[in-house]
Amino acid sequence: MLLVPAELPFPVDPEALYGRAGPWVLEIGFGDGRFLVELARLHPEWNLLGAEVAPASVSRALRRLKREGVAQARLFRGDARFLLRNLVGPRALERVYVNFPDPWPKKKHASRRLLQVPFFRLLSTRLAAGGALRLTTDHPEYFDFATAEARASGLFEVRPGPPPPETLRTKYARKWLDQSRPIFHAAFVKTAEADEAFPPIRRYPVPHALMQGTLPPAEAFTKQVETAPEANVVLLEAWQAAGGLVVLARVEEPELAQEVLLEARPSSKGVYVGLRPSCSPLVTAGVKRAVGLLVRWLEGRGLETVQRSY
Ligand SMILES: C[S@@+](CC[C@H](N)C(=O)[O-])C[C@H]1O[C@@H](n2cnc3c(N)ncnc32)[C@H](O)[C@@H]1O
Repeated sequence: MLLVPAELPFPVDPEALYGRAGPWVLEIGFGDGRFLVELARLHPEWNLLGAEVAPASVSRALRRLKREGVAQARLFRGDARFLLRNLVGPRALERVYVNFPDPWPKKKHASRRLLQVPFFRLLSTRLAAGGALRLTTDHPEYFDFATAEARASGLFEVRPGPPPPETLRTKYARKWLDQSRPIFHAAFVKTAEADEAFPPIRRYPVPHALMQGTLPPAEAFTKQVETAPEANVVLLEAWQAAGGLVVLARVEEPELAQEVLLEARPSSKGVYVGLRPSCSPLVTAGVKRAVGLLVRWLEGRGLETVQRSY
């Protein structure tokens, strides 16, 4: 039910993922998952995909789908742009729903809005010919903004219309309808495709290093930070385990944030530094940097690097 990007190839083969063929339909920001249940009832032949950044909502939606016996949905915890770029293949989706997206009404936050030209460019490469994004919102200013951005991309035709009844039964729809707010809807129909392919993030072999010397105690550890445009890496905390150190790292890359467990432990050849086996992140440039940062911290504590593969 929950997709783990590190375990999936790019692009994902939807037939293999669902065990059947069918129109592939994505909901971005599914919240409590109510709308996915509606779609499953209305269109049992659709293969449903959901993206949601809020972990608590993902857990709630997973419980709801199970309770309602919906077996045709796969969920992704994270940014929809990452999902589109790294798991969904070219022209694979028939339709995308965005119901009541966060409007980011303050001017200084407008850059956080999802429906902007770069998003429409990426989306155009993942939607099938004639495929469409359907937006429903209570926010007139965001509605105008999104339609202007879609038109500015030159890749979508905007067809305003009444919201489909099923989009008026989400948690937020009910909230806004209770307050008698007007609701806006449009289909953004793909008419052309961006001239770049939007390849997925590069993946690397598992990074590790071999060091010599004596590991410091966990109490000697202090937070380590490395910032760069490609990735921000923070080694947050360390603790003693299995004769060595385990370190919790947070790795933030564009559209992707991962919590990664690293380890430094004695082995027959010296001190092994790398990923904890129980942790299977997507091995990105940022994850390699996290291992490198730990190695440098250990070098600063007197250990010597004898071999490095990252
Ligand atoms: C206002 S809520 C609407 C929830 C639901 N669609 C509804 O109508 O009840 C917006 C949701 O979008 C999610 N979200 C915001 N940006 C996102 C992104 N880039 N990718 C996936 N989900 C996102 C938020 O976490 C939030 O749950």
